Amino acid sequence: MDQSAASDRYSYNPTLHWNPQVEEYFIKAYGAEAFNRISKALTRPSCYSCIRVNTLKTTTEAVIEKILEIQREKRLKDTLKNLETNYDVDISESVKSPTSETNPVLKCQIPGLDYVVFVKGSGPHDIQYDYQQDKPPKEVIVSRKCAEAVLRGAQVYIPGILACSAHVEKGEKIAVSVGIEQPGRDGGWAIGITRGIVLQGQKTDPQYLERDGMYIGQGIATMSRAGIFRDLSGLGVDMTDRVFRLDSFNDVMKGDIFLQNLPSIIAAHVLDPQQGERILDMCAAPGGKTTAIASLMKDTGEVIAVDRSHNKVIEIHNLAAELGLNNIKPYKLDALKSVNSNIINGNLTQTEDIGGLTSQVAKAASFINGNLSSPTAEEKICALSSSDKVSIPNDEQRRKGQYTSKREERKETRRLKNGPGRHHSTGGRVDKCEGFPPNSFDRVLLDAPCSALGLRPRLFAGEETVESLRKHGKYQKRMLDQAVQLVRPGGVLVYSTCTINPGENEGLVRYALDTYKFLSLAQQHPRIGGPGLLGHYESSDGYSEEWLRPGEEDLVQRFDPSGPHDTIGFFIAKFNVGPKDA
Ligand SMILES: C[S@@+](CC[C@H](N)C(=O)[O-])C[C@H]1O[C@@H](n2cnc3c(N)ncnc32)[C@H](O)[C@@H]1O
Repeated sequence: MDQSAASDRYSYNPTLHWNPQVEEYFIKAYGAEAFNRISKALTRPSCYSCIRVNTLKTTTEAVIEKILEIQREKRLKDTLKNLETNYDVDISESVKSPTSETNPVLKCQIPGLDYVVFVKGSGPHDIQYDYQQDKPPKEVIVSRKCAEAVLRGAQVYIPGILACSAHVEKGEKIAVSVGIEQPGRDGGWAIGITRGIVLQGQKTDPQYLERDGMYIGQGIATMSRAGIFRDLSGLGVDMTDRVFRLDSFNDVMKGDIFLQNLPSIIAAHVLDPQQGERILDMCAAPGGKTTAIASLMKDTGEVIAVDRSHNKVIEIHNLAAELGLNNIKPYKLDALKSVNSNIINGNLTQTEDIGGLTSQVAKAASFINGNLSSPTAEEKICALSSSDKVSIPNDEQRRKGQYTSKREERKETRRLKNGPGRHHSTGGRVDKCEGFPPNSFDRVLLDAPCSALGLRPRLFAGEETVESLRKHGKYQKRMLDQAVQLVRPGGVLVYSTCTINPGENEGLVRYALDTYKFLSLAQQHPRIGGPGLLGHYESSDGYSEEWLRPGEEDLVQRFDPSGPHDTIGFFIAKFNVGPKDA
């Protein structure tokens, strides 16, 4: 291979694979040129990190100062690392505040969003992969999910490594490429790489040709090839050169910041929650938008955050605790069953039976432990896991307030051992609820589960078919039917998705406006997204979809991943809810 062929191969220039009918549908919606641009943009991460500052705990200025300090420390660390091999490095340079090599830190200029901070990244960078004539670099192939995380700034961990060159030793420089699903014989998609296979750097390697232009950087092997395939977890490659350089803020400034996509922050603003209101977030986990809404309300009122997944409800709980928000009430609930006309005042909640105890037993235990005075609406019934014994305090203990149950003791031991972090479960208690009365919320956010075809970076999109896209739309319509009933007349409903699929965006708006005459599209603030899609789509199988009508396009926000704001693909529609009997 000559040098120019080598630089084509050892580069990052991916093409996203789509299901052919899905591709045809999107080309009809966007035009071929725009769709190609979107498709290309999806393969890259947004070139900045977006940080929402928790102004209940700190200030934007303090966070910016902390980020600059972290960057200075990192530069010093990198310099010291370099010093081990090169004695000419000037350390004083590395401790100065921002230089051209430091990613710039900027306060968001959008009115009202001065608590959002951008840390710019850079890329795509060309990387020198140590290719010598007929001597390819040693390398690993990683899974697609691993590669997508690495492009966002993560390291290569062992479970993500699929294949590796022979004779790789700890400390060696190693190129990293990605293995993507390819068309299988059965008409589906398959990876076709057996874990642990030895790479030769030759055409006989798995996906050799398919991995042209699929190199995402290089790093230092943290263990030998044998170790990589023997161990089950841990760091595999410490990335030193990346195609995209983005600062990672994992596990720093916990509670003071939250990493969140800009359109998600905007969705919370568009809802325009007011202090003291009662808000429903219908598909809330892991709680990014819930906590953004709760913060905008200055921790007043009530944000009811529901999700159908038990574990994800725990995540909302933990995130709210981490950010110090007390106005969030997370519940486990299927949003498709969220309207309950039998409940008149509030909604009786139950805690999910985790360990096999019936809720009655748990309820009794709660009464005994003095947790529950009377079972009023929205009162939580504490469940106990099967390993918990119901210890009954004696009168003396209770009077002196000395009694601590075995369960509380264990919880305290766990807390001391693990710390209060978001991912440390608070004991697995999840409140279930039986739905809400119609018209019981001032505002509802329906951030619907969707095909997620706007998320970046994305290296494969072939799994979605036209049928699966249509199914998403149907599911979302059923959720919207519930949401519409729960907002009071005069209230607001915001619908959002993180997909570029018009059928889940403009198609849903059309459905909402045609089905519920009391809904009308409302102006959105702030507005940085582009207009929605007008018109309709008809496929050869007789399926048709209607999108927006003239005059409606500027009342929705469509975030184009190839647009100037370099965001994920996202969509927001805001509806005013008029008198329902009209
Ligand atoms: C797009 S994510 C929500 C992201 C969230 N709003 C945030 O900003 O952090 C969609 C969520 O919908 C939840 N979900 C899916 N079907 C549901 C249902 N029938 N009822 C309630 N939640 C559901 C999923 O568990 C998932 O957490």
